[in-house]
Amino acid sequence: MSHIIEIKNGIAIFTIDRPERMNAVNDAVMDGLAEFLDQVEDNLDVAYTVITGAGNRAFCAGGDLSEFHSMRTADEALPMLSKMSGLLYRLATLPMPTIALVNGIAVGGGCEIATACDYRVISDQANAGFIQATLAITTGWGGATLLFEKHGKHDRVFRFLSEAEVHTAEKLLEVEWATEIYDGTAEQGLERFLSKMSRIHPSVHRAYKTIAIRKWTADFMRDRMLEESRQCARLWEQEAHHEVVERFLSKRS
Ligand SMILES: CC[C@@H](C(=O)O)C(=O)SCCNC(=O)CCNC(=O)[C@H](O)C(C)(C)COP(=O)(O)OP(=O)(O)OC[C@H]1O[C@@H](n2cnc3c(N)ncnc32)[C@H](O)[C@@H]1OP(=O)(O)O
Repeated sequence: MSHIIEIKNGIAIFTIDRPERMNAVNDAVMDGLAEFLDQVEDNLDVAYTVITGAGNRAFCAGGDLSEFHSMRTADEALPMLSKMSGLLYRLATLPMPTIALVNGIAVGGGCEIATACDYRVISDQANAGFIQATLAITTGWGGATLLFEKHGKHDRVFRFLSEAEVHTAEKLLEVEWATEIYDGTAEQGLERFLSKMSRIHPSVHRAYKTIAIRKWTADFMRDRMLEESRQCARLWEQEAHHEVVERFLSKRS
């Protein structure tokens, strides 16, 4: 199984369930996310949406390099990249608050998924980084657009993307990418976070979310995310990218 969907007590949870692959996203996970979004988008009983990863090692290690490496050209990579950026736009613009419960390492596209959410509640053991540049590509799922849109300070966002480092939870809080750090289990972290949010009626959260979405619509965020996918696709077909991925895959057990 690639994912788990659970909708209970007003909380909809999508869990990427590939712990043996550090919860890397493959086509089945994307289809699962589409199914999840279909279920929650118009569901007025859902007060909060949560995205997380199975196990305690990884939130998500980005795209599944072994599955996606067969895509050699820009034309081959673009459908996958634009499919996921479309899904992340839908995730970002869900009408209720969305929470990335970052239970372990998040790299590459894993950070893009987390950035698409309104909040990032992260384990004190987690690390995260936009490492795409080390693979000689840029973010392909719209994550840079989301970062520039949500995380203001221009030079800080640039460094985050261009230096492509993996940061500790403390550092992620300091640069204001993480909303809150938890210790203990992910369930405890989520419960603590939601206990504050749930003092407010869900309709108020939805109303504030509408204001954010209105801005993103006016700013053509969907189009900019798609353009980001196209830009990544152009880099994808270069030999520099294929060489790094081949090096990673040749190390596998
Ligand atoms: C493609 C979309 C693009 C975007 O648009 O953003 C991206 O997402 S680019 C980024 C792609 N992701 C990566 O480059 C990360 C690759 N993974 C790692 O660097 C490391 O696995 C880790 C995340 C730092 C964790 O390291 P470690 O704790 O040492 O675990 P292992 O490396 O041993 O991983 C266990 C197991 O999982 C496999 N794995 C991990 N990540 C991926 C992945 N992204 N795709 C496919 N498989 C992955 C890894 O190969 C190991 O497998 P086995 O050796 O068979 O056990």
